[in-house]
Amino acid sequence: MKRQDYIHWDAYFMGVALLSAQRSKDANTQVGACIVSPENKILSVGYNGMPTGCDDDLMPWGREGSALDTKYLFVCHAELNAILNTPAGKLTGARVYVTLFPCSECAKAIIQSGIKEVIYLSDKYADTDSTRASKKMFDMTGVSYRPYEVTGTELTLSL
Ligand SMILES: O=c1[nH]c(=O)n([C@H]2C[C@H](O)[C@@H](COP(=O)(O)O)O2)cc1CO
Ligand SMILES: [Zn+2]
Repeated sequence: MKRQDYIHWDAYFMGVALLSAQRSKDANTQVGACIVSPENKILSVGYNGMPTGCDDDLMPWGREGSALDTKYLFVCHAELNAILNTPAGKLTGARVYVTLFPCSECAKAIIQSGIKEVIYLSDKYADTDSTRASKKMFDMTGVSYRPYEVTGTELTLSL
């Protein structure tokens, strides 16, 4: 008989997104994304980080102060990184697992890339205009989104 306690697709891909998030240098919010084809093949992963070549140790990671002294103008979001890590035109019909609901800039990139479904873990910025704008655009363009159904599965990685 086959093994019964294997993890299901959603747990597998959200697990990959969570593992990717562990690469983030952001002390406040670590975000991971995993893009998957309709055939359940992983196409790309990403996490929030400074653009390639921008030294993590020289860039600001704060949240407050003048704009140029915070991370916000600089950080490349997890979803955008995952999309940019893929050859153009290859994401049609794909879905993306994200540990945080996409902001409006990432929502635009998701729509333009052809991704059709978003599965998210946290929606902690649900009451921001950015998240509202994302949902408005997803609703208009037929990109579906659903919360990850937490199963209580615990995975331990010893590395
Ligand atoms: O969709 C997203 N994807 C993503 O990678 N991020 C990143 C940018 C920042 O590094 C961090 C958010 O920072 P904070 O929660 O401290 O405001 O998460 C943030 C969002 C949504 O805000
Ligand atoms: Zn974003």
